Formats: sequence, C-alpha cells, structure tokens
Amino acid sequence: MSAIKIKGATIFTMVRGEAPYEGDIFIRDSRIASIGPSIAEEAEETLDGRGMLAMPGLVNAHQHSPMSLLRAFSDDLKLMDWLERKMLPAENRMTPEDIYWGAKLGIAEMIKSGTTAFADMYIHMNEIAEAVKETGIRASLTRGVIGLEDDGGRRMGEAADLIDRWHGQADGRITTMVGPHAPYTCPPHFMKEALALAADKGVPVHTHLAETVEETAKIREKYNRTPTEYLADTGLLSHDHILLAHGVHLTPEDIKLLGGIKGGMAHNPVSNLKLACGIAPVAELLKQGTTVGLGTDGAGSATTLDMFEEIKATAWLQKLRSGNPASFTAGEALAMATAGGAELLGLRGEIGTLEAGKKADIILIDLRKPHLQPVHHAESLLAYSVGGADVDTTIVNGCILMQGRRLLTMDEEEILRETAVRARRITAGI
Ligand SMILES: CSC[C@H]1O[C@@H](n2cnc3c(O)ncnc32)[C@H](O)[C@@H]1O
Ligand SMILES: [Zn+2]
Repeated sequence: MSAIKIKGATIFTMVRGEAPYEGDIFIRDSRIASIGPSIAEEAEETLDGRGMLAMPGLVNAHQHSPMSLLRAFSDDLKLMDWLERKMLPAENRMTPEDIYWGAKLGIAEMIKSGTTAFADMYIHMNEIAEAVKETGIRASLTRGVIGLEDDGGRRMGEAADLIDRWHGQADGRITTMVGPHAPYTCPPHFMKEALALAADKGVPVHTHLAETVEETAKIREKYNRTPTEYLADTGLLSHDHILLAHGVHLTPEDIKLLGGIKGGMAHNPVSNLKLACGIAPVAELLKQGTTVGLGTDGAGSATTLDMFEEIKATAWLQKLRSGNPASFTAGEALAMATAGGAELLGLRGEIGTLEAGKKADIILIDLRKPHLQPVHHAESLLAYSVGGADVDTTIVNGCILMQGRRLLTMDEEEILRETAVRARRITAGI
C-alpha cells in the first residue's frame, strides 16, 4: 500500500460543470482515493501543490512513438512522398533495439509534456511494450499491419502475439488493438482478416482514415467508394470499438456513417497542417455524436509530441474554419485531449477526469510564471498559454514519473546518447 497526497493545489477535475477550486488529492496505490477542498488523512509522501494546477493527464490518441528518431528529418513533402521516400526506407533499417530506444525518447517527451496515456501503432511492438512497462506510462499498443506485401500473414501473426503477450500487462497499464494501417494499404480481404482477429481477441481496431485527397482519389478509383464507405463495407465501422486517425476528407454522408461508430476519431491537427492534408471537420463530427480525441501522430510529421500544441491548433483551426470565434471553445479542445482520448483508448471510467475511484493519472502545471498569470479563466490559460514545458509533475497509475521536471523512471542522458547515434545511422543517405 502506498499513499501520496497533493496538498493545496488548484484542482481542475474536468468533470463537466465543475469549476477549479483549491484543494487536496489523496492517492492510494493506483487510484484517487479522495479529492476535495481539504483532506485530513496523511500520506507517506506529500507533494506541495501551492501555485500548481492539478488536472487529468493528457491522452495522445494516435502516435508512432519510435518515429521520434525521425524528428525534423524530412520537411516540405506531401504525405505519400514523405512516407515512401523518407519514412519507410528509414523504418526498414530500424532494429528492434532502435525501436526500443526510439520509443523511450518518445515516452520521455510525452511524460515531460503532460501525456499520461497514448495509443501507438508501429512495428517491433514487444520492444515498445518493454519501454512502456519500464517507464510507467499507460499505452494502448497496436502492431500496424500492411496487406500489400506477401508477408502480411506473418505480421498478422505478430499482431495476435502482441495481444496474447501484453494485453492487461504492466499492472494493467498496457492494452492492445489490431492495426490495419489504412484503406490504401489494406485490400478488403486483409481488412476483414484484421477485423476477424480483433473480434476473436475482443480488442478494438486502430487504423488511419481519409487523411489526404490522394487517398480519396485512390479509393474512389479502385472501389468507387469514399475511404469511409470502404471501411463500412468491410465491416470495420460496425466493430465493437474502432479508433480512427485523421478523418480529414469526409463527405456529409461519411460524417453520418461515423456518427454511429463505437470508439471515435483521433484528430491530429499539427501533422495535418505540416503535411498540408487539410482541416478535419471536427465540429461536424462532434455534432453527429462521434467522440473525438487528439493525437500528435508520429514526431516524424508533427515534429513534437506536445499535446498542448494540438489543443491550441484544434481550437484555432475550428474557429478559423467556421469564421466564428465562438464556434469552438477552449473547454471543448481540452475535453478532447482528456476525456475524449480516454474514450478512444477504451478507458472511459478509468481516466480522463479527476474523480475518486479513477486511476491516478494526474499532472501538475506550475502557474508561477509570467506567461501564466493572472488566472482569469483556467480553461483559456490551459488551452492557449500553457505549453508542455510548464508541466512540473506527472503521475501515472499512482506513481510519480516526473517531479520538478526530473524524470524518475528514465535516464534522460542515456536516452539522448543512444538515440542520437541510432538516428544518424538509420537516416544516413536517405
Ligand atoms: C505499419 S506501422 C505504422 C506505419 O504508419 C506510418 N505512418 C506514420 N504517420 C503516418 C500518417 O500520417 N499516415 C499514414 N501512415 C503513417 C509509419 O511510418 C509506419 O510505417
Ligand atoms: Zn499515424
């Protein structure tokens, strides 16, 4: 039994309708035991929350964590060129060890910028799972599978092994999904095979959808469908839980189809901006009843894994798109980065808000800085002024992973040393 008390913080539970208040949080083992204006019970460890804002940890709902090795490696290309000419050749050179260190680099950045849970899709997933287990973060892991090559079967086998070996491991911090990569890399029979595996194992499906106009044109030419209709035809949209990434190019009919899904859409605005993919119709999806969370996508496109950047970009893009600054609020963007992401990872009821009984995934933001004062409206400050570097403390599953900006479960120097050498080797000459 371990207990931690956060004392005298500004608590922003992010429970709908609750305003921030001064108070304490008492954590016992992995959960919030009590939360309120004043808690008398003493704990083995007390964190001084004065000057800090406590809020739910951020959930990065779509990521490729080892792509941190490819950060700032390739700019100014369209998605297909970027993927085929730069990312895939570099990925083909990555060893399982590279993946392990790349994932650790990504996880270090996430913990340092307030992300406590993430959804990952990549290759060599055992190494990513080991990194998640060691570092203490929470993750939903997916072996990305592509059905265009003749070893798709082996990859599907690896997807099944990942689920058997890791689902529910690391004190329940790891869950898993099945990941057919995208409509343009997975023909119908392969999509159906992936769906059958997900149904058999009882796990969600995680896939990319409708990211570019080129994808839309390709799927129209091949199947005379929109990418969304294509997924509906293969049965994926009727699965028990589906995590879709992007959803930039959607027709009104597509949006209606997506209104009925269980799971939701991960919006990745920074990656979509940088690759000039477009602006996703987030407001329309929400109106239709689709849950929307936020993701960064890999650092190979977004360049950072700072979810506060995604929160800002989401609110600003939706305001710009509608031409109405009142059309999308700071609170909506924050809710997408917390409760929305929790729903997408299948963890609603466990994370996403600060409530007694929920998992203790909490971040403390140090507000004692010129760019964070005065505090008129906490939501506006969090959405528009706070950056990842303002996170002082990160707690996952009741364990402190960062305190005073110092990582407690990782050797930061070692990670920087290892990844610098590996990144150079992987990208040489590409
Ligand atoms: C087979 S593992 C996942 C695979 O996805 C690639 N990827 C990274 N970012 C994107 C994106 O924005 N759209 C499509 N695919 C992407 C990554 O490089 C891996 O190869
Ligand atoms: Zn992606």
